[in-house]
Amino acid sequence: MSDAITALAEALAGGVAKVVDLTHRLDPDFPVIVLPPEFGQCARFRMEEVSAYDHRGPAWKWHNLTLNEHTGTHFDAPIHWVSGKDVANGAVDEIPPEAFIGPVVVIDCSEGAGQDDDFELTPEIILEWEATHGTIPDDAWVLMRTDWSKRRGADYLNMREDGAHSPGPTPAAISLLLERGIRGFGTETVGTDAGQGMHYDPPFPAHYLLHGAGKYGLQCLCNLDQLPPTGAMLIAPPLKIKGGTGSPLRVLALIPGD
Ligand SMILES: O=C(O)C(=O)c1ccccc1S
Ligand SMILES: [Mn+2]
Repeated sequence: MSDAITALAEALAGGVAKVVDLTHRLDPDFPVIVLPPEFGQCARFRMEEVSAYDHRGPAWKWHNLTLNEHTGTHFDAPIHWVSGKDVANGAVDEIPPEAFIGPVVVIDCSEGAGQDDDFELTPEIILEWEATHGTIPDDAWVLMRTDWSKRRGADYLNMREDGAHSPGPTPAAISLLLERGIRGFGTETVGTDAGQGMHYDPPFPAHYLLHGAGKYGLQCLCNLDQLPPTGAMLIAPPLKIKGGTGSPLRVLALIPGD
């Protein structure tokens, strides 16, 4: 092995580097995005037992699964959004594998999101973060920590009569992140956009601007409070679905050990 790969293996074995799981369990009870009733809806996760060491399969147990590409903790590919429909390598099976391992920074918005369900990540917050932690590195993932993953049941989607109310970025915030050359943007909420994202210009700015620029999204993340603001690596390879717009995946972070 190369020195770097050997060093990584030794760091993991020796606890100098730790692995943090940023993924929710795929569970029939885990919420999925709810769109206005006139639109197609996202399937919840379902498991159907095929056999369990019985007459249907004497020595094996397995299940058939039902889910949407955007069920649970999942990856958004550029072709998911109309703005990214013609992006080169825009489907999950076409994205270069190098994109699935890379640096990650975390912008902690948990205090604001804890006081305002419609909290917005703005350019001012991003610039304030950079004043402390340095300029966002080129080709990094940027994760918006809100601690929304700690919410349970109806509080997670937080639906009211006018739709969902959950935090997210303004169009200007996404534009600034794109100026920094980010690889993608991730959130703890059910979407990379705010619950009221349809009211921005453009509507759903995270989806519209990120995917239009050939960038990626991650949604329904958890444990972002275990990550440092800078200095971690993200491992986020989606399933290799032919022509896929996204996929549920296991998202892991490598962080400095104690
Ligand atoms: O990418 C998603 O899962 C997501 O958030 C979404 C999906 C479809 C329509 C609107 C949105 S906002
Ligand atoms: Mn999605």
